[in-house]
Amino acid sequence: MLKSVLEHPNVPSPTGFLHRYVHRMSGKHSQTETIQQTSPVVFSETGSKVKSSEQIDANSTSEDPVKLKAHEHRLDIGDEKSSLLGYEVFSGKLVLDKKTKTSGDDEQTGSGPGNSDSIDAKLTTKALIWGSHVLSLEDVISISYGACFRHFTVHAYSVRRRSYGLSCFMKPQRSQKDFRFVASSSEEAIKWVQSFADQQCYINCLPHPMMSSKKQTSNLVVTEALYDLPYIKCKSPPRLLVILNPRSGHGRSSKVFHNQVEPIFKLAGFKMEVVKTKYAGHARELVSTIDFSTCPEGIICVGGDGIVNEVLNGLLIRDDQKEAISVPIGIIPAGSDNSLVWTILGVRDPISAAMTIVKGGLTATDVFAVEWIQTGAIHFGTTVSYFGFLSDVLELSEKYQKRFGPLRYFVAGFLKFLCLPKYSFELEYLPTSKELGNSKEKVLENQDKIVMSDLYTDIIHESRKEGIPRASSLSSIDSIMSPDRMSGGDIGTTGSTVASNEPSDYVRGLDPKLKHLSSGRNTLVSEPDEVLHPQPHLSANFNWPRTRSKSRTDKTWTGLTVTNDSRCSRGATSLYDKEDISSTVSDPGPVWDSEAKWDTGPKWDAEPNWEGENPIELPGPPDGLELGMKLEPVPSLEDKWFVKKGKFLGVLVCNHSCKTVQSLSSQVVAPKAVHDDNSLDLLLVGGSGRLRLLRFLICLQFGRHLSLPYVDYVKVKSMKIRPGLTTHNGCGIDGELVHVKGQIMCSLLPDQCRLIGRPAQHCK
Ligand SMILES: Nc1ncnc2c1ncn2[C@@H]1O[C@H](COP(=O)(O)OP(=O)(O)OP(=O)(O)O)[C@@H](O)[C@H]1O
Repeated sequence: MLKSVLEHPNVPSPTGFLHRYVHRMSGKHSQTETIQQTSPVVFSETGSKVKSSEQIDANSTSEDPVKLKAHEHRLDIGDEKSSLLGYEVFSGKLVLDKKTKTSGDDEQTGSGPGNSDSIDAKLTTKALIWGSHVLSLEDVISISYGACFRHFTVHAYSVRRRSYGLSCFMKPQRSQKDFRFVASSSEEAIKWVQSFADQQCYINCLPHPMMSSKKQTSNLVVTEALYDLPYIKCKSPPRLLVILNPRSGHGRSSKVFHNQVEPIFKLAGFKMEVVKTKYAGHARELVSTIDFSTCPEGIICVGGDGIVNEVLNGLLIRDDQKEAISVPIGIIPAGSDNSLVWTILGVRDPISAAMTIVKGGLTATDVFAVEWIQTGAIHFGTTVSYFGFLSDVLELSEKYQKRFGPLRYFVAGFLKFLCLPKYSFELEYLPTSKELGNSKEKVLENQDKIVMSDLYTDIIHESRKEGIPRASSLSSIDSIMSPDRMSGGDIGTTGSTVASNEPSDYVRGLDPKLKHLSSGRNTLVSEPDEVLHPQPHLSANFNWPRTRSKSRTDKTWTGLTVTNDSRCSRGATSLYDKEDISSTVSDPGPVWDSEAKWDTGPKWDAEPNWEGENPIELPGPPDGLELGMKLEPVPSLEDKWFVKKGKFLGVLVCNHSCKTVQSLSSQVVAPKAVHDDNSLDLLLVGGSGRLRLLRFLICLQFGRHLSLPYVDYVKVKSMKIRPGLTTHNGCGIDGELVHVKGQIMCSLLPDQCRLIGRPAQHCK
């Protein structure tokens, strides 16, 4: 159907204007060509035709064009299963010139490749096709064109074909390939070049040799004419700042950039200022003060996830936050691990990443803020924050940086595994409304049955252990389950649990009044190793906009200060602290068991309006909440903070699925996480002990870790965590080590970062 519409001669194609323009310019010959070839070109992908398609890729240019003509008909064969090669933009005769250099005299006299070598060629919206060759425009970096010449050169980076045996084991690699074409006249060449420009290819207009050579004369008229090429309009070269971490990738990043990436950027006309970092934190400092007018098209990070994290933090701590979040970040993976660009854009080698940047487009991604509740300090991240075993490995690995280089994580991991401590955490998390929606029925049906009975059992269990009288345990249950008590009376706070249902409301504070009216309660998840208490969550449930660069003392809101929040949490925690939780058995509670229907959420397919659409805001007290004012709690099942306390080998808060560059595609940490779904994916590895850890790590390699009974996985809007007194307080944020003091909170900031480039096909 679509095909027949496309084929209809009267239906203007999306490039109809272009068609008319180019064909008006191109004269009778190419008009005839175009009319003859109006059907969309198709390229068979199936069966024996796969082979033929591979035979006719652009790399086979060494074959005789005449012989290859025999294959031409295959391109036009319609097949329902074939993929379209786009709409035709321009067509004509071209000669593929295998001579690398042609003298200017050749050009003007028309010597060089003869007309007998010319073959039919066409440019579509997706590819350049000549004879039996197909060169995808995705692989084209730019076109070089010398003024007034008949020839132009297409610079491409095509995937190098390997023999079938090797291709299974080796990553596909791209290499530069230049195709020099000669058109029948210089006017025709200009039309070809303009057509490429219209397809967003960068045109590198070279001055006429007379301009640069000694042949230059005083003939100013000629000179002006040579400069003047009004009919080739192409995109202007972008101006970018490149921040390169020379330590990344064990010192190889400079070489990677200069040898592999810079030539591509230069071909694409990029105007770059390259800054090599001199110390850790340099990138952050630089970005926090840089004048954006010097790099209007963005900042390119060359290195690992660490340097990207520095740049992100440098941007987000600026006072001009609206402008700062609109600055796109490009990533050239040259570090030990580049999970962000691999997971989101699907590229893991520097050349593909450079091409993704050249091709342009933007991909919005969520950001998370890790906030130290006591101090107000904030560190932003885009990939993952983790606690427990992994953060210990990160910390230990720093000691071995010089001695073991890339192996240091393995060495540190092994050593840490041998002397594995126990990690205990207090966790509170607010699941997304979808998560709640999926589990709500189950919770409602089973709440009394499961939560109460489990609690009852737990507390009896604890009572027996601790010698607490049973009656007091029962009264604890009553107090927990009673909505009145849940207002916080038990622990003497004025807080109610107010949480919005959607992360955007929660984070952006779009409707604080509504939030005042709704108040929730903690959902108490029963765990055999946990004792659960009602928890007020002032800070996490209040919403007020604030600039994340300001400390809490800078805030202009009136009423309860955040110390209230901290106090409440600390109050609650001190309650926790009185009761030791020592069991290592973790059992996912009823809510955790419920299998959510994961939804990828909104997709980024339109250019975002970055102008203040999603200001960075963190949760805080509501407007008008005055000190001492008591809000009447309105229990709502929508606003559930879940509380967990106990031993965990690891707690990971993932913003995307976290592929590691070394892994196969199935080996992802958070398989259900999506970078722009307005939620964070919380992965809890419960319990302690080497056996359990080993089992988890092995299952992770095979993508089966979520099926382990002691692994919990839930999508959340926000999460608070406090390490136990004896637990090491390291925390990794995108591979950067920080230390937790007191309680910290991870919150989501939707779409606050934009990456340069669009996801590769296989990532969509
Ligand atoms: N010139 C420098 N000297 C030392 N450290 C630096 C320098 N520039 C940046 N850094 C720090 O190096 C750390 C690692 O950087 P990055 O992630 O880019 O590389 P990497 O090869 O992936 O590193 P790693 O193997 O440590 O994860 C970052 O924390 C960054 O702050």
